[in-house]
Amino acid sequence: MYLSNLKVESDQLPKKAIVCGDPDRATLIAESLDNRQLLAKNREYYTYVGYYRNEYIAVVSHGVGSPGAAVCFEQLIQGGVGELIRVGTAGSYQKQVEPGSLVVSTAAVRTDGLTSQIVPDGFPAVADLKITNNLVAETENLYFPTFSGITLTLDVFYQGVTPFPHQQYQAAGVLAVEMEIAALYTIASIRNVRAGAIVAIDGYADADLSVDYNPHTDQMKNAIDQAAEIALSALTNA
Ligand SMILES: O=P(O)(O)O[C@H]1O[C@H](CO)[C@@H](O)[C@H]1O
Ligand SMILES: O=c1cc[nH]c(=O)[nH]1
Repeated sequence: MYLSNLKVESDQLPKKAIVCGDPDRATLIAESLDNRQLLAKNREYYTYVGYYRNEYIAVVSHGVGSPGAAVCFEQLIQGGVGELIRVGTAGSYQKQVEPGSLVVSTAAVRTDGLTSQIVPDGFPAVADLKITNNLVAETENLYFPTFSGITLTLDVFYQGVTPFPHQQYQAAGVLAVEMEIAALYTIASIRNVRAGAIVAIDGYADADLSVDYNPHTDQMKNAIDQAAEIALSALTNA
């Protein structure tokens, strides 16, 4: 089957994939693969395959935002991928979840637009238990600040004139905010595949991001490298 959004033939795809927003991050993560091959580049979707600890896996970028990412997730699943882990970046909602730390997302608040058009209100966006347990187990072997809990998926990066109720979600204990996990978890649930996510914290989500957002620091590079290693191990230790 030809996957026209990815420009990849399904029989080239493995059963497991790391997904991430940034195509350059996909290229960097793919450097950990043996016999790596770039299958295709189309739009924001870069698809690499190769071997990690002798297991054939893919590393694929999905771009920014749920609608575009959903196209990528659906195509990977149509191509036979049954386990996906997102390695992303996110803004923190909690003081103790400091920039440079990692968050394993156990579930995502669906404050995006995409999922409300594919499932009814109230349908939960939850991570797969096995993948999440693997991710958490990998973080326990490290001396690295790591948290696990609920994240929130939003379509808005730069705030408009309508205020978003950040304080309510902070008070409810949500740990971090990003833009694709709810879509990943919802699609994985309705397509009966497994998904999990780990994100590196690049700042505080309720800050003025037009002033405070900079994910291109050494601290972030270190956190993303660590998240990628954790995700690769969790995906292939299953
Ligand atoms: O770093 P990635 O994986 O792209 O994730 C986060 O960064 C992007 C915003 O800059 C959004 O895609 C958000 O979810
Ligand atoms: O969506 C995102 C991603 C990184 N940092 C944020 O504050 N928000």
